[in-house]
Amino acid sequence: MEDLLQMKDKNIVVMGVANKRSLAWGVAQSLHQAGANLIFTYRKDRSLKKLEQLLEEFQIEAKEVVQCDVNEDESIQQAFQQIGEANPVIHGVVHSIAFAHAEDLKGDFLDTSRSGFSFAQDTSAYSLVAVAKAAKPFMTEGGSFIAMSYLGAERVVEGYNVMGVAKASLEASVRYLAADLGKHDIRVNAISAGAIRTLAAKGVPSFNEILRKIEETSPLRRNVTKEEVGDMTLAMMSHLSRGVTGEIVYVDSGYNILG
Ligand SMILES: NC(=O)c1ccc[n+]([C@@H]2O[C@H](COP(=O)([O-])OP(=O)(O)OC[C@H]3O[C@@H](n4cnc5c(N)ncnc54)[C@H](O)[C@@H]3O)[C@@H](O)[C@H]2O)c1
Repeated sequence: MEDLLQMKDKNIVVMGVANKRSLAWGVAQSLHQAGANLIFTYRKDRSLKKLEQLLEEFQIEAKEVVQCDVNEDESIQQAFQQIGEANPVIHGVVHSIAFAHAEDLKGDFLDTSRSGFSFAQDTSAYSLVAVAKAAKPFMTEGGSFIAMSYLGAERVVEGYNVMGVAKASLEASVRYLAADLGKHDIRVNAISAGAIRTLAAKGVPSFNEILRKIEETSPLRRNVTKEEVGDMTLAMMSHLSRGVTGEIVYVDSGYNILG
């Protein structure tokens, strides 16, 4: 059969696997099935241990595993320098990273602190810009960036607060980066994923209520899985989506279309 995806032996950097529930792990599995070479970045040693266990359990060989803390420019620089030296061409980067302080997700958005606001922006939105800048020199054959967003970017979702504003900023950054990088044949898109129980989701106080509402009211009447997010990320990374950039693609059982 003709290779529609054209992902075989492409070097893809996957950022944000913390454990087997991580959306980034769903993405890694889809990319692996399509024959891509996987390069992982992790933040903490705890994540590295989990990642190594997962790679062994699923019999996936990583091409590279590199530490990267997106709050530090130096760490991002070092990580991509190391990745680029070992792999002269990077074809894609999956940014599956977000963080806000728990106290900024409780109570009213009105009470968000200046430091909490900027920390959420820095970690969850600016990091995409910094990563794109660091990866670009190695994306000499064109490529694709995918970030992970959520409906709270455009609607008020209870308990999402400061993270909703960071996701709005992330989605706008996707568009501005797409405009800058298109001339280098580099595409930038985001997946707006439905609610999925992960470590990061634990910080959202109303998460169970959100899951229940999607199951009851979304067009597909169910929640989505990390595998579904992984498969759409693969599609958006692949040759199939070569004409698409600056887009936010919903993988949410259609929940976003409801009035
Ligand atoms: N789970 C959901 O319901 C859902 C829905 C829509 C979008 N998302 C988004 O998906 C992405 C992945 O989250 P997840 O739900 O898989 O949770 P997760 O906790 O498994 O992943 C979050 C990752 O961010 C990483 N991270 C945080 N701060 C970092 C830093 N300073 N440097 C490097 N890495 C850092 C963590 O190490 C972790 O690997 C996030 O952008 C999240 O907002 C999640």
